[in-house]
Amino acid sequence: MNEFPQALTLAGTDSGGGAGVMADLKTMQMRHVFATAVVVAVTAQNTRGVQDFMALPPKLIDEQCASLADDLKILACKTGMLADAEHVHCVAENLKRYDFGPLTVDPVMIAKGGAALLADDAITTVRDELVPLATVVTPNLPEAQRLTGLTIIDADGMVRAGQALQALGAQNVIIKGGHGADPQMANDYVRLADGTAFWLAAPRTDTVRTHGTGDTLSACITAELAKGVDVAAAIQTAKAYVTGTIRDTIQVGHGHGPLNHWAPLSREVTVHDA
Ligand SMILES: Nc1ncnc2c1ncn2[C@@H]1O[C@H](COP(=O)(O)OP(=O)(O)OP(=O)(O)O)[C@@H](O)[C@H]1O
Ligand SMILES: Cc1ncc(CO)c(N)n1
Repeated sequence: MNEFPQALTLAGTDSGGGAGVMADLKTMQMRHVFATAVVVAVTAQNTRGVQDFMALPPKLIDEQCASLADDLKILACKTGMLADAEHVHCVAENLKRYDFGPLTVDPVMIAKGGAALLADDAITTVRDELVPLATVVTPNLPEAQRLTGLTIIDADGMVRAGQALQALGAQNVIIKGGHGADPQMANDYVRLADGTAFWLAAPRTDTVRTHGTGDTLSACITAELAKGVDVAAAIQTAKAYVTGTIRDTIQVGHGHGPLNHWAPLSREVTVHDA
């Protein structure tokens, strides 16, 4: 019988299929990991934006986690959209209660169209309760700014934010450069638990079809960690995967379209010493 490592996402759904739980499941499936999901919130969403959302009762989140812990062997997990402070706290408590393996925290705050997916007053809860549990934390530039209080305008700012996130308790950090100003490149800064650091550089694709890039990156890291791959290699594979899914565009919807989760790993990513 074939055995696949089991991985978990605790996040919000995207009815449009491009981000959140849906992007996570597709990514894990493509990386040959058995994907499971604890739904924290449900969004009415498409490529044009988020029309509405509702978070589930915390009791139902507790019950979903208990169901998994009772039966499956989850080897790695990630968090995505967590809606508000009550739900961040609920998820953090469940992650302390059960062993779901190494945790990748994607501190989702705002959707591509501008809709808030996390209440403003929950950012401190993410910082204080979730980041310290993280094997890997994966903020984009605005999220790194909100979590650290730093202003990030250049590569030096990304380095300082990486250090600050480790000081907050995350073991490993990737600061995503998707929101950076460089029109040619999308470069991410990686800082590992042992203090070493490197840059992952990839050509920037000129496209609006970037819905779910962050989810796809963090889900791929989680899938690789479930397979027992080390953190540095997991992050490199995830960058190669997300770069390919952005490059090989597919046409779905009228706005910020979804990625091509069928795409092969890109060979265009390069690693540079920090
Ligand atoms: N246009 C692009 N071309 C190539 N790579 C990109 C592009 N936009 C983002 N990336 C890469 O995609 C990954 C996700 O970064 P990004 O900063 O977009 O995350 P995010 O804002 O959390 O995404 P989302 O909110 O849509 O899930 C990073 O590796 C980043 O460098
Ligand atoms: C449910 C959900 N999670 C995360 C994101 C960010 O990509 C989104 N747009 N929707």
